[in-house]
Amino acid sequence: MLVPKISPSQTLGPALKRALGLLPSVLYTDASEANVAGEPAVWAQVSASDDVQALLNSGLSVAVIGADDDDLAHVGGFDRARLALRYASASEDDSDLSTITRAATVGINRAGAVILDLTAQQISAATDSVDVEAQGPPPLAALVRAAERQVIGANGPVRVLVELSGSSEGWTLGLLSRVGSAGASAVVDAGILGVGDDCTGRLELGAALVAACGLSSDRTDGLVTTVVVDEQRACLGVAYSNGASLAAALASGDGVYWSRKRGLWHKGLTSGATQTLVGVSVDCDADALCFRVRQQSPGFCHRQTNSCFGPAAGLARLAQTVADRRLNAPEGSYTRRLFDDSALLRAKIVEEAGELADATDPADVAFEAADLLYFAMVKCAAHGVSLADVERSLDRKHLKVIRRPGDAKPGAIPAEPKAPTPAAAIPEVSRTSIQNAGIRAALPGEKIALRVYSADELSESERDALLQRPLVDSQEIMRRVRPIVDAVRARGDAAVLELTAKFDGAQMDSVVVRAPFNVPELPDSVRAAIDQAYANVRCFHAAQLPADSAVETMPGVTCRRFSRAIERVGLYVPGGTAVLPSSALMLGVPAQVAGCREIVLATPPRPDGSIVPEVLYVAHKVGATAIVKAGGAQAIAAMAYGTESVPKVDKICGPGNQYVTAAKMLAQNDSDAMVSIDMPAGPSEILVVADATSNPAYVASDLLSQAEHGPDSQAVLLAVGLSAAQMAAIEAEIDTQAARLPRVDIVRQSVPKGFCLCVSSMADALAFSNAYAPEHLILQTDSASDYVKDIVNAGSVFVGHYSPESCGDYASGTNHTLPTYGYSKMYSGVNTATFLKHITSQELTRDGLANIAQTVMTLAEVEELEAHRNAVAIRLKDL
Ligand SMILES: NC(=O)c1ccc[n+]([C@@H]2O[C@H](COP(=O)([O-])OP(=O)(O)OC[C@H]3O[C@@H](n4cnc5c(N)ncnc54)[C@H](O)[C@@H]3O)[C@@H](O)[C@H]2O)c1
Ligand SMILES: N[C@H](CO)Cc1c[nH]c[nH+]1
Repeated sequence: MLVPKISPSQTLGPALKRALGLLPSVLYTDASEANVAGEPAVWAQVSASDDVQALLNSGLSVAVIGADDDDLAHVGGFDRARLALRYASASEDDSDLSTITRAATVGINRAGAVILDLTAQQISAATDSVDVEAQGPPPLAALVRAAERQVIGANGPVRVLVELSGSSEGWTLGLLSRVGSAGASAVVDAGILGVGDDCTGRLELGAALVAACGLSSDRTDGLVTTVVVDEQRACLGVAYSNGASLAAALASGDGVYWSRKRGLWHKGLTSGATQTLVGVSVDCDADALCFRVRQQSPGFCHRQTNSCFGPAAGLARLAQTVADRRLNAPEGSYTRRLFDDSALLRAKIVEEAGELADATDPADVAFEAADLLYFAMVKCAAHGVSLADVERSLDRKHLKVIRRPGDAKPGAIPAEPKAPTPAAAIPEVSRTSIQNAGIRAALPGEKIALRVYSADELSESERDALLQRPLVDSQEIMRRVRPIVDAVRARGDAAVLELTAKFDGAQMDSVVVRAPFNVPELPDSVRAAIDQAYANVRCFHAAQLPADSAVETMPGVTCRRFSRAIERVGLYVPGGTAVLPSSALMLGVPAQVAGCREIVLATPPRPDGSIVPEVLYVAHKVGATAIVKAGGAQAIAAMAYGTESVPKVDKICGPGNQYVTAAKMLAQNDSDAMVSIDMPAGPSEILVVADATSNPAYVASDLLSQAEHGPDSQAVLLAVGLSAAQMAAIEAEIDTQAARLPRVDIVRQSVPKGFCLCVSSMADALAFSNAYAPEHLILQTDSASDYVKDIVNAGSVFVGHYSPESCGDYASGTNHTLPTYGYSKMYSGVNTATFLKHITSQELTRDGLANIAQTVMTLAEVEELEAHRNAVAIRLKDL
């Protein structure tokens, strides 16, 4: 295929612009200049300062990045099929693409396409040197195959494009056809292309397209079969093209073909059934064209019908009929009534949507959906919106990478949970063996389900496998984090500013904001909710302040223990995928209650360099002294070592992603940093114990509340003696509730990684839970409180049907920063003591020293530590 390249400095004539818009894709050299408003698919070169995710979200189809551009190589948050890796000018002798091989080894090799920058000499030499006797593809094709192999296709085969190094002025039809026959596409500067009579000194677009696609015909007259389709891609008929007719079609923007009888055939010029060309493409083996057209009536077929293949069907027919009724419906017809009475149309849309929402039987769902589509199409036609307009909108939504929350309006979701599906309709519960379990994300439309195992059927090693959390490639993470930490240590604020620009897209002049903070207005409801949560969390954490203790261990020997706040603490408040003011509260309140003198809060800034207002408000309430506007490893390093503006702290607390956790571990192990950390707190986890008394909807809701945190969240269900019907009711609730979540894409990934283990008794459930040591343990059973005494390992426990996990996340009073990964076996969650250290003291009277002297001196002799013994003996003489 031919991909025209458009740069900002270029002025293209209107005819050429329109013709280029008919090709499947165009490439802009500057993303900010790219016109992503409609078709064709737009590719654009992006730079490190571009927000790739935002560009893709706004309609860019593919972002082109330098393959060795480390700044962009790890960008994420979207399907990597939307990236094209550009390999800068391969050297003359780089025929094995060692540039690509090298890049592939550093792990940036997932993409949808690669662009190879080759010289004209490389292209012609490669193909000219074909040895006709030799086996295998010619060298250029081999180069293309090598590129395909080295880059792992994200969601399908890798597309290879070839661009001419330096200037594309050197493109000739010969070079284009060499690239085309090697199976690659050619990127050609739009400035060297032309259409119609205006082609002097340029490559005529039709001829360039034929060459670049290697378009050929197996017919003796050399004509190329041309499939003609409408905007919905329904086939209207077949015609033929050659170079001349293709050039005329591209120049005029109309359906122009080559008639075997009449020669150049401008469709509809005599009948009025003209066609506006909306797209031109070439089939997979380059022997047919497809013209997508907007067809004027009476249609394409010589029998005065729209299509040579009979009438349209389904949605296309409905759209045609409704559009026709808009013009011709007789007075008194129902569709006419709907056009004339917008209140009636509105009522019918709402009514049909309700009926569709309530339908459960597949036939009823299809029936109700069809009704709703009819009224929706009437609404569209009434506002001059065509089916093609709706489809364009769908296609644009398909390009979105940032999903809208999609919450229903208040009242739209019934308050009461739905009754479980009747037992009769419930399928048998599947019991997959662990060895056969292929864990993958649920695809859209697929059921979102936990894997289900029966404890009776598991061997000991299979049960142990279920206790393991997913593997993290910690070496790879450390490899990325170490240079970040080193940069901050070496270059302080300057490095933090650079890294913040790189990872959080915020260009700032300073890193730190000091108290008092300028807290913006918050909605009353938000302020009140934060105030209430603060009060509860504070109340619970204040109650944890330890009392000092004093014990006289023997007469005259008094030992004391008292606590002191850690003076300078750093609190990491995550902010990558979600804004977490609740984490600011959970870290800030205990630090405040403990009495820490300096509370430094670090959180990633927003792209404009500001801090989320809710986090600012919490920082103000907990008495934070400074806010570090940075996230990730750079924020941790800044607090661990200090910079020109970031105060060095003594302890760093708070959850975060793998980079944050790795940086905390590095800092803790470096004696230069002299800093401690709270615990390793990774991806969120939940383990729900449910029995026959549990409400399936509640069980599902708790599981999903943690599954929505991230793709690696762990949701585990222990089903105690549940029947197949009860299990299926929970499974149905998980699926339906998940489908309604704005973060359904995350849940599709995390839920299948979780599992349900069917056990026969509560004792078995608790034994498994203690071995698993979950972050959150939820006991959803009538007698939940009876079992609390049996819990040995868990971060936080939620007791009974009315204790949802999210209350602990936000407001009940307990802390939500908890150990994950099984670390609840040996770590506590964050609490007031996290911010305290305990100091002991002793005071001996003369009698006390006399009483203990012999014991101490004997033990010192045993250890042969004479100075120890002497420190007592020297005093004993004076008593
Ligand atoms: N266990 C708990 O108590 C608890 C509580 C709340 C949140 N969490 C977890 O915390 C995590 C928060 O993670 P998050 O990503 O949303 O926010 P985050 O603030 O932890 O991480 C964002 C930062 O990561 C850095 N980063 C991103 N990509 C990088 C790359 N390629 N190389 C180096 N650094 C990079 C950036 O500096 C960015 O500022 C989630 O997993 C959530 O489940 C756990
Ligand atoms: N559940 C998380 C702890 O694993 C904390 C959190 C923050 N916001 C919502 N939840």
